[in-house]
Amino acid sequence: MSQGVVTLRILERADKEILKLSRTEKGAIWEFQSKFRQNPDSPGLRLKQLKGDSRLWSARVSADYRALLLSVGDGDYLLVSVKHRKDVYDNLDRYAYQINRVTGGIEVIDLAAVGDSLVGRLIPATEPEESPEIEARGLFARFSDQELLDLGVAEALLASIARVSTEDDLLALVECVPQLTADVLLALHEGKTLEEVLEQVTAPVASEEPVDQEDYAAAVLRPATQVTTDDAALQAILAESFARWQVFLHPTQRKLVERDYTGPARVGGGPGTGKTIVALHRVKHLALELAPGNDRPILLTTFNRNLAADLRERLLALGGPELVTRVDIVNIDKLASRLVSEVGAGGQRRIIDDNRALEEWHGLLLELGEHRWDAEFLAAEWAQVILGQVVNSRTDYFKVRRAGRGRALTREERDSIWQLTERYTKRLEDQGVWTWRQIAERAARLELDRAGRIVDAANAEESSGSIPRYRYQHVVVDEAQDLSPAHWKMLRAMVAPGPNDMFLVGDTHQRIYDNYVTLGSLGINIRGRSARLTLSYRTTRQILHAALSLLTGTVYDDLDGGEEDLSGYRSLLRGGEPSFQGLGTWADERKHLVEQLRAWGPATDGSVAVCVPTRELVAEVVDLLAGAGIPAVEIGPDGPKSHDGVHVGTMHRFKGLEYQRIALAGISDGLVPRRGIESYRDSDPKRHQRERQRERSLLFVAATRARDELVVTWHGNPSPFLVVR
Ligand SMILES: Nc1ncnc2c1ncn2[C@@H]1O[C@H](COP(=O)(O)OP(=O)(O)OP(=O)(O)O)[C@@H](O)[C@H]1O
Repeated sequence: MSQGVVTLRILERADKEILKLSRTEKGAIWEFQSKFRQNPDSPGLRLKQLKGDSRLWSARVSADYRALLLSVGDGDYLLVSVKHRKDVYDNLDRYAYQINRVTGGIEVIDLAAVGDSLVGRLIPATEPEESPEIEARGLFARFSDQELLDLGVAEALLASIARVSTEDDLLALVECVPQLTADVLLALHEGKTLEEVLEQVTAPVASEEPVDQEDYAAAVLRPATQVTTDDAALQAILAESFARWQVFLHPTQRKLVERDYTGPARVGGGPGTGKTIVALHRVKHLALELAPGNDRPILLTTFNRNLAADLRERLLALGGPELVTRVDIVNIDKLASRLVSEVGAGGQRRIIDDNRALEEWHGLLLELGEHRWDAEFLAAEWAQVILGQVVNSRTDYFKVRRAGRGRALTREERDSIWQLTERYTKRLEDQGVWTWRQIAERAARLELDRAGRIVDAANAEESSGSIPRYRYQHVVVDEAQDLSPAHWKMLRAMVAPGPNDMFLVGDTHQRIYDNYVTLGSLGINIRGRSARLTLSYRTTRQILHAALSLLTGTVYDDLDGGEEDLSGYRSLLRGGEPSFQGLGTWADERKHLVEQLRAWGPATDGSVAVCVPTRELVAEVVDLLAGAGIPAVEIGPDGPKSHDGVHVGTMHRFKGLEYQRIALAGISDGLVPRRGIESYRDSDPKRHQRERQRERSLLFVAATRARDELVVTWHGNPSPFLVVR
């Protein structure tokens, strides 16, 4: 074999084994792989084909360890396992490898591990069949082999699956089988029908082209074969400096990342399904196609400031400084304010937050003795309709669609609101202040003007040198559900419509800023380019089910005038049931909280958080914990002020974060949803419903931040969103 042309990739299952080895052993694997790439035939490596098998080879890693390799082509190997030498040779039949006929991905199964996992209850396929009686009692007896195979179950496991008779058997089995087999079996066990499993679990990972089960060279390149792709990834694995998401994408994730889209594309999906991960990989994928340069032709944006900082860190981890230098990473409001200051608009105006803006509305109405409208209504109307949709004139305001805004307004009412907003903006101007919404609106207008100039110039056939370019070649948006129409107008005008122009990820079930949009009407046509992720990588099945029950009976949109649900949303992780407990008073609940945190042990690594509904409660909990000797850190607009200690914040602050353990406290009637919204029940039922939905989404976001443990408490009556258990 010629030197230097050998490829060695690591199959995801081997990586899991390698992670468990000691540092010395990992070091030995590092040495091994670099020698192997140089010359696999070097005598020290003792590369040999395993007896009776054409594709499996073994090679020496160290005195005690052997690598098990699958040859997928000339000079192309997959590392499928690293084993103690005695385990490699004692029973060659223990390894079954195959190209999955549905996904076209390579699967390697250690049948002995499958047997061991069930403490002798399961036996490898090679051993004699047990009596048909036992089989008939199996959890999956009602499905034929063919049905299971059509769902993508690995053929080598059929005999073992037939013997699974209890849930414990199943849970042990799924630990050591290929991911798709685990996913299918768990879904069937949960009671999904064959059709549902086919649609929700199998179809998204099925190969788009016919699968040749003998063609390993083609199989290794399919998304369903989860492997490291390059040396850097391999090196990172061995140095333990990587996170799994950087290397192994789920086949559905990878398809979405690498697809060529003819226009804007959107990826939805429940919490923790890897939407952010997909957005990051998409940025990397797009960057690889860029012509060399020092500019930043890709925009990566999101709603919150702290999440933009987080995206930067993760993109750095994924692609290093070379990647980050080609990408403009900025939260949407900052981006807008940058455009506005570029042209000196706004002068020295200070930015005020929504609370202060509301106070100003109260002040204005008081001064004018105006009672027809309440301040909250006007604040929202101005922010969402007038600024949100970039309404420039009274005439336009008469015409504008007020989608999702509650009761209809007459022409006369609109006239009066328009006049009030004019006075209001004057009031802010006199004080030298403005809001983020105003900045977004101004930025959208500036950017639309600029895009208009490009079109005009092109029509006049001016030389390309004088035509201002679009700012970006690609725009990637995370947390898309929270952007306002003005934001979308700005973004649309920043990138030329065309292939791969915009890639949006978000989940409308997590919308917490009351911005409703129909992307199609904003020039962002995602029809036919919308997909959904459904497998959660974050939460356990138990937490996921509890969180889903919070959404019972509600309907959500798909950002484009249609509806979206979370069907098929699931997890392969398992843990304890979340706990729900009502206490008599807030004092009792506080005591309970301290006890719970003590029981969880010292949280010096920022893995524990407390989430409460109001800012006042945040301050109280921080004091409470300090008094109890538990270090506590508040989560501010830029994220937790320090890493150590228990993080404490309102539900809004938890967007995009995740913790190992979370206590949701104060989830009482009157607090979640806030009592204040009750006044709209009769006066403006649509508004009431929208506010309720937003509060429900907040609770949903908070509950889905927990990876392993979730504790929910309240005092008095529980929140009506908590289905009584
Ligand atoms: N392919 C993967 N391999 C390993 N871990 C993954 C993978 N994809 C996602 N994860 C992990 O799952 C968790 C959730 O991912 P991510 O934050 O991208 O989800 P999300 O859909 O954006 O969630 P949310 O909507 O709740 O913000 C993260 O810890 C991430 O590292």
